[in-house]
Amino acid sequence: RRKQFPPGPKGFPLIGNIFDLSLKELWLSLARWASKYGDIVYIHVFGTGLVFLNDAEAAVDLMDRKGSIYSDRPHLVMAGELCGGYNIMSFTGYNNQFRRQRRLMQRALTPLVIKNYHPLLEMETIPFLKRLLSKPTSYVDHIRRYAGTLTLNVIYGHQVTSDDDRCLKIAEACADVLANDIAGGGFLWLVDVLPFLRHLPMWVPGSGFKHKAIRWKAQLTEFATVPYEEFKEKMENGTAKLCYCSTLVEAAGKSMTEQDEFDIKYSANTMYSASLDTTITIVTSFMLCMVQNPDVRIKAQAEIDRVVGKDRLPDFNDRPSLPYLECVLSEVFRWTAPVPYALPHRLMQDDMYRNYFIPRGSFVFANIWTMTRNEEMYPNADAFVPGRFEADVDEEVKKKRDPRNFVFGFGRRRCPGLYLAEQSTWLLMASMLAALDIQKAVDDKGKVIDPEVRYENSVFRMPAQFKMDIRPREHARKLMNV
Ligand code: HEM
Repeated sequence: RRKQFPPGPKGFPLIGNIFDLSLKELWLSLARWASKYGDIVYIHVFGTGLVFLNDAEAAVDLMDRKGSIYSDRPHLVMAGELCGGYNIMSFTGYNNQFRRQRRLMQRALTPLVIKNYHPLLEMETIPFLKRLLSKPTSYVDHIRRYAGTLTLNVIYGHQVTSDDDRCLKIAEACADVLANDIAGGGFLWLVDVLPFLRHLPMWVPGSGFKHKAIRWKAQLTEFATVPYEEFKEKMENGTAKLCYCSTLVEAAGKSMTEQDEFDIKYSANTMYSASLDTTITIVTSFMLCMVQNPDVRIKAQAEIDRVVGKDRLPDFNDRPSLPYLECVLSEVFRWTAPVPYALPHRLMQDDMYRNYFIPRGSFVFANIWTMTRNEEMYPNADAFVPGRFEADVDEEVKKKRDPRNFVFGFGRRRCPGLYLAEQSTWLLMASMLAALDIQKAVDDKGKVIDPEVRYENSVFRMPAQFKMDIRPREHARKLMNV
């Protein structure tokens, strides 16, 4: 009996659907395929299957319930093997190293442990707001700096005090290499398609990628080593602060092995790389939503002013008393869908699902974009409407439509940073609303400028630089000392 693949657009012989895969806003093509072919779509590129799971039920059935065979990552020769990316957990296959590091992260990033980091999160807020006001057009740089300083603090207990901070400079340079050089073309290099090229001698024309890989690998190693060594020194002389690394080193105690140390060092390093672009994406999207929906901003500000007052910025104790802000946060996660088709999971053995055959080695994607645009669950899904989460619905519906179920991925590869991301996003949103008016810019002639919305990144749904007006709210000037 012929095995039947899930439906999908027809490709060319041998090369398959390579021309159907644009690097720009691929999620829009995926949504069209979902409405034409249904919940599971299959295409192939050079014989490797790409499977898109368009509804949450299919994603849970496969990635969660059959997690033992759906949790590998694609083998990336350039990014993983040659550049040393395999030490970064997001690239690691489903092996013992992955399982060990994942356990560490889960232990140190529970909601309870993250409570300990609240003072660190709160400490970074005012400096961020001040930087934003000092040069609003560089808002992406300020968010990157905020995410970088926060992460160095939470992970290594490293406090950034100047723009010339060595750890920050190394980390920023490395994050740039990862995002723009190594992953610039969607992670795929010629050597990934023709793996024998990895054996090309260094002197042969065309081996330029190997020279680059050596350089980038050295940079990635420095990035993992410098902040960790600094942390260790502080640990030895008793000046280390409470942070991710200190929590784990103390838990390991005197019996810490070389392997334990390797795992702590590289899981810490992974967190830095994983948090940067996601934070930039969610915060810039929030700003865009505020510019485009002033009624939402005004309503959220009124709630904050009523509950928190005007003499201080909100803190985590205020969270239960700010229900509308909670709806805004949920809607920002849903509307943004920061990583619209998550990261690929590699299927480790042939599988059958809903009578379809899914071959071993396929790259399986949770199509988060279509899940967040499900019209039954979210009527008028393209619109930004926090009020949709205010409606009184029973607990089961409430749980089912919580976008946190989708936007952090599925199964054993689900984002381990979700509680940290969720809480730091809440705090930043609350503080920005309390202290700033973010609205449409006005040109020299007094004409209101509608922001031009473009998406250029292939992995993150990150709005490209757009125009807006950011200014302090009058009462917040003295809180920020501006
Ligand atoms: C708005 C913020 C964030 C969003 C939307 C987000 C979303 C995601 C998604 C969709 C994945 C892929 C899951 C999958 O393969 O099924 C992922 C992976 C990951 N995320 Fe996040 N993330 C965010 C912030 C963070 C932060 C702050 C950290 C670190 C502290 C983090 C650490 C990671 C790691 C380490 C992985 C790889 C997990 C693995 O391969 O097993 N993320 N994230």
